[in-house]
Amino acid sequence: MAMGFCDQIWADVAPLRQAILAHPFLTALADGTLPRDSFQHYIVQDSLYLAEYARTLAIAAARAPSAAGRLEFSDGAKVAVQVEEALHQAFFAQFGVSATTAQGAEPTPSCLGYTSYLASLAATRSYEELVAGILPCFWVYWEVGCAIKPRAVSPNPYAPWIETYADPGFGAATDRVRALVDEAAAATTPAVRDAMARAFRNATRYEWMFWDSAWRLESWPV
Ligand SMILES: Cc1ncc(C[n+]2csc(CCO)c2C)c(N)n1
Repeated sequence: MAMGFCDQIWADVAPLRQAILAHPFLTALADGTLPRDSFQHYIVQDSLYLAEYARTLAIAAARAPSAAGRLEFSDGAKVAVQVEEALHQAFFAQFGVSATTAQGAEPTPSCLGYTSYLASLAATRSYEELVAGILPCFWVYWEVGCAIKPRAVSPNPYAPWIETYADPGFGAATDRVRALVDEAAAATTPAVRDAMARAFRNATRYEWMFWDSAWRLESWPV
């Protein structure tokens, strides 16, 4: 049988996935040597990311043609807010991020680029492109969680993060979103499928940039 659409776009971004798995932010996170300031930068930015990502998921839920899609994306929006509330609040306490720092933080160029890109798909592109842009957030984190877990030192200060994304329940959610993207691809034209592949690739690039920006402690140049 021919390769499914998601298998194809996943294979197309293999070099980006290799770059992600080899990124020093993630190798250091696994061996427990990630500098504290890089992780603080990451969790503060990720809180900002999650809030915007949840909004994008809610738009996908509103636009989904099937009940399965509406349920999956509205549930995803809820989980994104809950992850933000729970995992991040716990990390803020553990890593000494004050409420004032978290509340006053502004998104970096990479964070704002990623969330604005997803919002642009939601506002001006097809449902098909939107869900293709949403998928790397799930799938890349699932791959990273599974790859890091067996390599992680124990004890590791970042263990709850690794456990969250290597959790089989999270793998099952990734499978369901992937099935929705395959369904959308099967029902559309080759031109829209090309646009979906581009949205998927761009979002995967932003996933790499997000970790790289935390590693470099990115800020606005002016
Ligand atoms: C930059 C960035 N990309 C992906 C995730 C992972 N993630 C965030 S929300 C969500 C779906 C609903 O829980 C998933 C898988 C993250 N935390 N930060």
